[in-house]
Amino acid sequence: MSRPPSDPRGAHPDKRTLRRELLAVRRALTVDDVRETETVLARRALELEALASARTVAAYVSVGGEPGTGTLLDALRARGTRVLLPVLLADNDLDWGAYEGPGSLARVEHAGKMALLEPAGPRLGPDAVLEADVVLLPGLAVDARGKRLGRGGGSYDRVLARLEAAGVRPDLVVLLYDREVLDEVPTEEHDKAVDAVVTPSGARRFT
Ligand SMILES: Nc1nc2c(c(=O)[nH]1)N(C=O)[C@@H](CNc1ccc(C(=O)N[C@@H](CCC(=O)O)C(=O)O)cc1)CN2
Ligand SMILES: Nc1ncnc2c1ncn2[C@@H]1O[C@H](COP(=O)(O)OP(=O)(O)OP(=O)(O)O)[C@@H](O)[C@H]1O
Repeated sequence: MSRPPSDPRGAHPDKRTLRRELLAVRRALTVDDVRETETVLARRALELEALASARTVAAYVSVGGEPGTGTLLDALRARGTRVLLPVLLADNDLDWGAYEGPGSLARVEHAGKMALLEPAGPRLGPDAVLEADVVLLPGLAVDARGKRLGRGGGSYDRVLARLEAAGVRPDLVVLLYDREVLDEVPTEEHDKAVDAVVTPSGARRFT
């Protein structure tokens, strides 16, 4: 399958349609829905063996209708796990900073995107993610093969390519709502599979 070289980010037509539908459902969630999910999701994620033994976890701070990650971030930090958080760069690549508690986050507006909460401390560089034993990824859906649909920035595609190029294999875990685990999502050649999904009903590994 060919694709014009000028294909703008996230422009794959099937992906765009599905993203729009999934985002509309998330937008209809209330603050209480999100908060409720946050508690259950943390408990489910902490049941993962890979998270229990991880020294460093690359995560992200959920915003808006994303399944809440705040409780999980604080639980990991409380048990002494080093937590890295992404800083979005101008070219959509990700830099990283350490999570030092809720007070260490800054609200950052990136043009055309939802406001994000990013670590305000020192930047560790895009390669810092290579130190992670587990990477928790945001997404909009995952399918039975573990193929993930993201927001279309390609940031995590780049992270996964960087991990592969360096020959490191952290456990890749996407955090979603139950209804976002689908039979099949549209994919392109660069899309790589994740190892597991955690939803409020539990964790599931892909083979
Ligand atoms: N909480 C969180 N942090 C994250 C991500 C994420 O998905 N969630 N990212 C994941 O890569 C990176 C930031 N990338 C982002 C990419 C797009 C949008 C965004 O707001 N997209 C709009 C659509 C914009 C458009 O269509 O042009 C949207 O989703 O409504 C936000 C962040 C790193 N940090
Ligand atoms: N390794 C890479 N380096 C640079 N750009 C890439 C890489 N992989 C994918 N891209 C580009 O990123 C854009 C978005 O890709 P895609 O639609 O798969 O994003 P996504 O996986 O949904 O989003 P995200 O990774 O941010 O969660 C595409 O234009 C794609 O060509």
